[in-house]
Amino acid sequence: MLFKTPINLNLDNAEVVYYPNFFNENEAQNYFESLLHKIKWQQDDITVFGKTYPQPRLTAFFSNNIETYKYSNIIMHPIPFNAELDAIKKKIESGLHIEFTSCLANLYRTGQDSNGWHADDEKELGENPIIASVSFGASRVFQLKHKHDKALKTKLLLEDGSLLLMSGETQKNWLHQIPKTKKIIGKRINLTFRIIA
Ligand SMILES: O=C(O)CCC(=O)C(=O)O
Ligand SMILES: [Fe+2]
Repeated sequence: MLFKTPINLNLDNAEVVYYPNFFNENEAQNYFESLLHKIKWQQDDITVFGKTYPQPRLTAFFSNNIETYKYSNIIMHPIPFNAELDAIKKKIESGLHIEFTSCLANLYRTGQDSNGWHADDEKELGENPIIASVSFGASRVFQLKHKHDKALKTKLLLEDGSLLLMSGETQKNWLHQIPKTKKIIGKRINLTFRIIA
């Protein structure tokens, strides 16, 4: 078997599946260290509801094409995949039988870094975006809430070496976030593979 028991979150009007240990401990640790040092992490200013402030995490954007990615008033211009990202991309693609073009990488430096409520519903992602989200390093809580039905919400811990697949109507109907935590925790790298045509 390729995966250790995928967990389907069974959400209404969404398709979210969690694959723990998609990467083994050794792979996860090596990728974490090399991506941490190799990627030129940057902190952009974002504008949300007319207010501009530094994004509470570092990011980088990679693609095998030249398509830009715009969100929160930022325009990300891609750089080519490095060898590690390319290997990670290939492993996900052969596991899921889906091909991705682009990857938005996030570095959460401490528990004070975060990613506020949003849906990845930018038009360049198409009608029903498929997003494969890989986590390395410290575990962080990932929360999901339905856009209209307040009773519908859930959370899970995104662990080192895991893969979370969001597809179908997830972005249309749900928001997600990585909240801040007061716990003293280490760095976390998250890679969101996307299809931007
Ligand atoms: O860090 C995460 O797990 C989530 C990242 C995310 O939602 C995004 O980059 O759009
Ligand atoms: Fe997202």
